Order: sequence, then structure tokens, then C-alpha cells
Amino acid sequence: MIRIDSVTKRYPDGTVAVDRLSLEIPDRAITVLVGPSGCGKTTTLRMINRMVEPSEGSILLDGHDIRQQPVNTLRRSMGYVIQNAGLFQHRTILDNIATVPRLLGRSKQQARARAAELMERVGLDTSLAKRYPYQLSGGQQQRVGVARALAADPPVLLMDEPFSAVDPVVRKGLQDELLRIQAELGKTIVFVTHDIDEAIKLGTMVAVLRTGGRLAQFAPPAELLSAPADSFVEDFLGADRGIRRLSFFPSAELELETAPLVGTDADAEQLASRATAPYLLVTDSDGRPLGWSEPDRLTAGAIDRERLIDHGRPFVPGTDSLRAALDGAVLSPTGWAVAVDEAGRAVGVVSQQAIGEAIRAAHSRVAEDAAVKAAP
Ligand SMILES: Nc1ncnc2c1ncn2[C@@H]1O[C@H](COP(=O)(O)OP(=O)(O)OP(=O)(O)O)[C@@H](O)[C@H]1O
Repeated sequence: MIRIDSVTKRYPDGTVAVDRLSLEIPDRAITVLVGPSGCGKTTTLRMINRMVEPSEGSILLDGHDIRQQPVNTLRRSMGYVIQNAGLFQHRTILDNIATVPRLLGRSKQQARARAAELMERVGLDTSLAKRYPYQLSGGQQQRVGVARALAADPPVLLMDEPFSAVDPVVRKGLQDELLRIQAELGKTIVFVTHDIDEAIKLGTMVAVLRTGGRLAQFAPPAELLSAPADSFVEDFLGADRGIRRLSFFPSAELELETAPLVGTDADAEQLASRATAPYLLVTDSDGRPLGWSEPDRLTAGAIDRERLIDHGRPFVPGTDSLRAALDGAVLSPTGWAVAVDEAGRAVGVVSQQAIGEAIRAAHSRVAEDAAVKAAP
């Protein structure tokens, strides 16, 4: 654990960048520092690897004051990734990543083998190994930055706005990759961003800082969304808090109805037995959804695909959240969401009303859990 204990940073010109900040950063999780420009995020991150020294307070790594070990030893245990990757322009991609293993005494061959392994780990094709940084896209360069930071296999990764300079689509890919790497490698990651959506997506814990380097709230993302500590946090979180919070509720417990599913070859008897359903979902011979229809508009044995109503975007129960299920239902002209398995085969349908009930049940479970936690 990294423990930031009442740390203040006053720069020589008198600017108080961080003001009596205390945080317990858990191991093997992503902790995000988020807040408006100038609130002291970068200063805080740099105090963890001693690029900046606190004016007051202390930082403990696994119970030991970080000032007790040589700064080089400390930095070797902490990978550091910055915006625009900060790559060595005159070295190939492979050698950029191999730099740290080389510094640590690995042979050139060993270091390059490790670098190639890391390229795959961060989703870079090894055919890029011999290129130079300027021959890569911004997103690819960021991946190289992450690979380089991982090269010495440090337990801690410090990341300062690493994905801010790339477009939203590439950024989403990099975020997904980071979550995957974190799940595989279990690093302790401290991640700085000014983007609250990025914080909510990536953080196991999120520290919201306000200008002047003071902590406004430190909580898991779902808790930030449900119970912002004050109006500053609430404003910073922005609109649609309730909807965004649904991302943290699983869809696995939704009760799916299977009766409204019919194949294109449904016979008269099958259609008649489902005649009371408001809509039927027609599926192809593999069970994939084709579209909705009112039962009396279907002709037994000869269902016309062209006349079906678009079924919208389906969700995968267990993988997707209640937000995805609700989105599917809201976007569907029938008001029903379609559930599919990983292969895209329909496994059932669920109404807006049933999703609404599941949301209420999820809320009351959270409230009960909070009451149990708060009980003496
Ligand atoms: N070397 C320095 N000397 C004086 N003041 C500094 C120095 N570095 C940062 N500051 C000031 O300290 C405050 C916090 O800066 P910091 O870079 O930590 O904020 P930040 O939250 O990372 O901001 P941003 O999101 O804009 O990068 C700012 O007011 C900044 O101007």
C-alpha cells in the first residue's frame, strides 16, 4: 500500500499545490487522481516517485517512508508513463522498451526478448519493433510508453494523463487495454486524469481533488455517483449521474422471458400459443435476433424479415450492465431489450418495466449494504 500522510507541497514561489493530503492507495488496484487543471494531481504523483519532495508530511510504501531508500531503487519499483509517451526519438520501438532491462544489466538479447513479449502484452504488433517513434500513431506510441514502464516489472505504475492526447476511439482502446493488463498483472496503478469519465471507468478508487490540492472525496466510482460529498464533486461529476451509475449494476439477475422468441419457420400452432404477447422476437436459424413483430402480423411458415421492427442493440446478461440493458430497451420501439449470449444468439427479452424493478432492487441492496457497514 502507498500511504500519503498529511502531505503538503509548497513550491518556492509560495504556491500551495497540495494541501494536507492523506490517501491510502490500495495494492493491485487502479487509484485515479482526478480534478480540474492545477489542483495538484501531477505534483501528488511526482511526490510518490520523489521527482518532487513534499514540504510537509510523509509518503509510506508498504509501511516504509520512501525517503529511507535510495531514489534510484524507489524509481525502479515504479514505472512512469506520461502524456505523449516521452519516447527516445532516436531509438527503435524495441530498444525504447528494452532500455530499462538493459540498464538493469540484462543482455541485449534478453532485453529485446522481454521487449518483444511486452509489445504483445500491450497490443502492439511485433512488426513495428524496428520502427522509430515518429513512424507510429499517437495511440501506438502510448502503448510503447506503457510497455516501457512495465519492462522492469515494477509493482507500481504511475500514469500522468497518459491517454489525453489521443482521439476518443483510440483512447477507449487504450483504456480497455489498461484494464486488461491490470487484471492480468495486478499492478498498483496511480492514474492522473482531468476526465471524470475516464476516472469512473478505470478507477477502483477515485480521489477527487479541488483547486488548492485539497481532497474533496475518495471513494469507489459507484459511491461517487450515488453520494457525491458536496456540490463541487456533484458539479464535477456532471449530468446523468443516475444513468451512469447503472454501469455498476450487473444485468445477470434480470429475469428474461423466452416465450416471445420465435424462429422464421414458426408454425401456426407456435404463433397461436404466443398470440397474447405484445411483440414477438423473430430469430434466424442460428438463433440470432432479426427483429420484432406484433404476433398477428406474422404468417406461419413464411415470416417476412423485411417487415420486422429493428431490435436495436442487444445486451449480454452477466457481461453487460443494467445500463446497457436499459439502453437497449429505451432505444427499442417496442420498449423491450434483447438479451444475447456471447455468440450473439438470443437468450430472452426483458421489458423496460422489469429493468426498472431490477434497478430499484439494486438500489435497495446498495442501501442495505451501506446500512450494514455503518452499523456499530
Ligand atoms: N515547479 C513549480 N513551481 C511553482 N508552482 C508550480 C510548479 N509546478 C506546479 N505548480 C503549481 O502548482 C499547482 C498544481 O500543479 P499540478 O501540475 O500539480 O496540477 P495538475 O492538477 O496536475 O494540473 P493539470 O491538470 O493542469 O496538469 C498549480 O497551481 C501549478 O501552477
